Amino acid sequence: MQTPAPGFPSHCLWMDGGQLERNCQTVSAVLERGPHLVVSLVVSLVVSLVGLRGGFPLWITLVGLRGGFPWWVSLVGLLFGSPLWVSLVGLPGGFPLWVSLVGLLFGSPLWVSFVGFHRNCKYKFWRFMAENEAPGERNENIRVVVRGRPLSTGELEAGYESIVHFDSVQQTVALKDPHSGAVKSFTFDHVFGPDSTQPDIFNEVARPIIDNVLEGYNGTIFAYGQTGSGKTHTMEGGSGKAELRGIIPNSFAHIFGQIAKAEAHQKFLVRVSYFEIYMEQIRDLLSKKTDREKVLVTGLEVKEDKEKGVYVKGLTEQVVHSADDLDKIMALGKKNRVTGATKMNAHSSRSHAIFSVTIERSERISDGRLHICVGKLNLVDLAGSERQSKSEAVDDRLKEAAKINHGLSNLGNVIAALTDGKSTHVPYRNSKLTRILQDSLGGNSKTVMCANLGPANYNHEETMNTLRYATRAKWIKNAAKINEDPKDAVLKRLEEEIQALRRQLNGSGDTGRNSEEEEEDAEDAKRRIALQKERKERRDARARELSQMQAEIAAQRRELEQNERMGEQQRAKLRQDIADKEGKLDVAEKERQGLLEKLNRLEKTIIVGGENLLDKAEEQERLLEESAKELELRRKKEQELRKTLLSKKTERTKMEEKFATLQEIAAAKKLEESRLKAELNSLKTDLKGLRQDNATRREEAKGSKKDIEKNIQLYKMIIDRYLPREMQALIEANCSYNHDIGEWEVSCLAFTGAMMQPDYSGQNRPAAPGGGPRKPLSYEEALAQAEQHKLDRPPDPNWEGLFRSYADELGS
Ligand SMILES: Nc1ncnc2c1ncn2[C@@H]1O[C@H](COP(=O)(O)OP(=O)(O)OP(=O)(O)O)[C@@H](O)[C@H]1O
Repeated sequence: MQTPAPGFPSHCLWMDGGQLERNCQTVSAVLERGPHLVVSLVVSLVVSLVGLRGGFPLWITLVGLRGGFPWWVSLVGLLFGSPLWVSLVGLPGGFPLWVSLVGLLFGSPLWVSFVGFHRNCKYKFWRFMAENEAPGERNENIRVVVRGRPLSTGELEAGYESIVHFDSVQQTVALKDPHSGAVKSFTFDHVFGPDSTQPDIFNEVARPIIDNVLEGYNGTIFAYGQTGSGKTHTMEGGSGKAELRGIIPNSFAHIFGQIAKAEAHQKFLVRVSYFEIYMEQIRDLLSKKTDREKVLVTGLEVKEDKEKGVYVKGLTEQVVHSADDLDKIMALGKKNRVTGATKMNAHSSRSHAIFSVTIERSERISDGRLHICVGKLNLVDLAGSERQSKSEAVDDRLKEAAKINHGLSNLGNVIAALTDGKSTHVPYRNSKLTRILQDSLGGNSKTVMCANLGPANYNHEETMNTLRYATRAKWIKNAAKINEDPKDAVLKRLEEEIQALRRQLNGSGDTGRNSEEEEEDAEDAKRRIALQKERKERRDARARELSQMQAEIAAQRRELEQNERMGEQQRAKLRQDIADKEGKLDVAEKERQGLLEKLNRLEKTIIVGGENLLDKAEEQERLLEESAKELELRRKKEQELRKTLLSKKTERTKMEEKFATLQEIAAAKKLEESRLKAELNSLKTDLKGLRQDNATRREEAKGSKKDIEKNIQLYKMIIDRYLPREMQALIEANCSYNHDIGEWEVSCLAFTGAMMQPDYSGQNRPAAPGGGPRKPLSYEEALAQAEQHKLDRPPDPNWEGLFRSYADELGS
């Protein structure tokens, strides 16, 4: 069993030593940052101890479950309550064989408890590690941006319409179905409409990746899309005008622009390779053999290495010193690339092209060690998917198209396997393209996918496919980490070689430039000190030999000049001897020159931070810087706009919520209103009826009032004519209104009815019309008057008799 590293808890014993050492920093950080992990370990321990004491299979089952056993196994273990089961379960569950066997032998839950505990720790630990990124390693989704090109002249002439709407503020693409008119919307990390410029794309898509590559991360930018959708335009761009250059040449300018801004103690080595995958074959586009033999080196193999990752064996790598070097190399490779005309694109790329730039950066850190970071940038221009019906490809073009579509469908399968969450196998090995992009998709790389779209209505299906593909790719997670101090760093080897050359030259008389560095290098490693010592001894011996040779030549010359007695034969021998020695010195000098040249060459290979190596690309880098500043301003504006939009949206949502409540209130009010309206209508009808009723009643009342007035007139007339005034006053004075019965009553009987005495004298009678003497009316006269006034007949035909008797009574 391994001893844990200092400062590590004993539960980390299950890790093997190498792994433990490698994860040393990570584990401390995890323990520091993950108190809940520690809590979970303690809980596991407690559970295990309880299991240990009670020896209950139930506990073990529970621990087993937490440890990640299949549930059915736990259930069976529970049913039988037997440690035997649990031991057997341990085997497929991932226990070491010996633990299970010992557990089986002793039949003891003790073992199983411990195993459960360990397994649980391990499971939890790795899950925690997966969920929490370790220092220097970043788990992040690949970025997906979309770029739409404008409708081409041909498409405009043919009358095609754009069915894609790009919103660069909301980062959405809306695609309209030309048949149904239905619109489907997609959101991406960034959306570039047809008006977007090449520097915009570079600054948004490539600049951050290149900055990461300079820090030591791997980065990939790949363009995907239907044939003719603008992939090559995006990656390479047009030659000539600076503002038309694509991501690849702009990257060159930016890389050397950043190196020019770096500190002088940082050193860089930039190497490039360029190859294509054509008909499932890898072709080296920078192969020197191209010029000589006019054939490309093809059929290169893809290999995988722990340190290097996936790489192409035997690929030409060229060291570059400036942005212009890179430009020239790209132009050379581009010439070798396979293109062909199809109906969809006059210069269709018939292969997937990968331009790789490896940047090694070294600097001396505080402890004097040389720290090296290596970042690799892959710039990928994929061939476009195409349909034979549209591209009308035949013969070779058709065969190429089949291979292209096959490679792309494999890429689709890899994306699907990486994102569906169920796949246990990712089919990287099914094609060269997916194999090469293995690190870029789901591996150690920061990746951006640029999905290119053609906006015309006749491409609806392909555009929809690209958008779906791109949407899926958004879910791919990569774990990029800085590649530090790789064993095979070329920069380190070169630095060592340069130091050796300098020492060699110093030893042979060259004073060298940097003895301090030499000393630092000597401290670099013990191995090198020994090597240095050995070399120094050889160097000193050689130097002694050369100076001795020079001294001998000088002495021999002197002897030749001064010794006149020397014979001719002896002189010739001495001359020959001098010439031999001079020849040897010449060889030594040539050797020194050779070493100097080699040193110069090697020194040139390494670029020192702060050197301006942009040459012609300087203008390009300036353009990019300006455009980056503009972009920053625009970004701020867009951000503000997004904020405004967001607050408006929130306001709208609130309004809508309010509105929903208001709507409910309004619906209730409406109901109430219609109820009230109905009530009002019925009231109105009632009122109308009442009004009519009233009018009728008023009319009736008017009529009865008239009748009453007529009656009053009659009775007044009768009273005035036939009741003496004094009698009237007397009767009035004795009358009172009986409220109980609602009638008038005469309080004195003497004045009622028959007690009344007529006025025979006629003085008290009402004056006769025409002022004659007042006479009592005859019955006939009374009848006539009644008839004239339309009154009821006098009640008694003997009215006169009655009247007379009444009068008599009054008179007696
Ligand atoms: N954003 C753009 N603005 C203007 N023109 C563009 C744009 N994108 C593409 N084009 C033009 O469209 C045509 C096709 O573009 P390109 O060759 O880049 O397509 P591709 O996707 O690489 O096609 P293939 O897969 O067949 O190689 C070219 O003439 C190119 O100049």
